[in-house]
Amino acid sequence: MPAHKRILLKLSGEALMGDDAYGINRATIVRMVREIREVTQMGVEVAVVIGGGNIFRGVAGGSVGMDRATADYMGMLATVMNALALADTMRQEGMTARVMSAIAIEQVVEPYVRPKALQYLEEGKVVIFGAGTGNPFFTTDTAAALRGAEVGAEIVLKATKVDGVYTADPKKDPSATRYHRISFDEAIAKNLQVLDATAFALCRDQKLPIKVFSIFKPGALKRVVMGEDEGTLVHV
Ligand SMILES: Nc1ncnc2c1ncn2[C@@H]1O[C@H](COP(=O)(O)OP(=O)(O)O)[C@@H](O)[C@H]1O
Ligand SMILES: O=c1ccn([C@@H]2O[C@H](COP(=O)(O)OP(=O)(O)O)[C@@H](O)[C@H]2O)c(=O)[nH]1
Repeated sequence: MPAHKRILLKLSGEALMGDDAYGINRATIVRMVREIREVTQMGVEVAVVIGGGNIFRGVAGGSVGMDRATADYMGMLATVMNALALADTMRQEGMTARVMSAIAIEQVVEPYVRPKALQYLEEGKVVIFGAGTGNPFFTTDTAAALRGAEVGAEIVLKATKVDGVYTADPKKDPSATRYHRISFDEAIAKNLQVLDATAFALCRDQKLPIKVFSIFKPGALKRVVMGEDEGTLVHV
């Protein structure tokens, strides 16, 4: 039996690159979609927020000196591209997905309308939220916390490049060790950087737990959904 009925899955945009320098790596996206399909087949309702770092960092050179808000809108559009790619890969893998955008681009994707999103989830469709929160100066982690709270997800699953929350950034400090679980207050007090502070605060206020795990580890998503020991749980 899955441990959760409805989840909000945050997928790192950057992880979609696989070993490429930027963009979407075909094999990587297919593998991720198959892992998501496995949990939907267990009856879990899945909402997804996807990042944009794989596309936007690829063109970020051109954004140097740009107005921050404008650059952020470019980042949000990048997440919409990833959302479309993800939904289409899901279609090819026999799933039904709907993309909803936080900024109006009606000819391309439908706008985010909360009751509609809830309806899709109840119907067993995967809902992919594009364009983050729709606001500059935010991140897709914050969008994951926000949409997770809005759709009543039981947990936010952050699938990222590291396999959990460490005592320090493991990329910089090889002696860092991984937490099994850590409270919001402790993670904020220790200024651990796996999730941004706004997302952390929102989840803490809404008592929405977060699980951080590796997007690269085969079967990790399923183990997380089954409530098995995987990654780090950030709890109230
Ligand atoms: N205490 C920590 N524990 C784990 N990872 C950390 C920590 N501090 C910083 N990081 C870094 O955070 C990164 C993951 O967060 P982020 O850049 O937001 O990824 P995403 O692309 O999934 O949004 C990791 O690559 C890791 O190097
Ligand atoms: O609510 C949001 C979400 C995203 N972004 C922009 O979109 C980019 C891509 O998102 P993010 O960096 O969170 O993606 P990831 O790190 O997961 O690839 C960010 O850098 C921001 O510029 C934004 O302005 N508001």
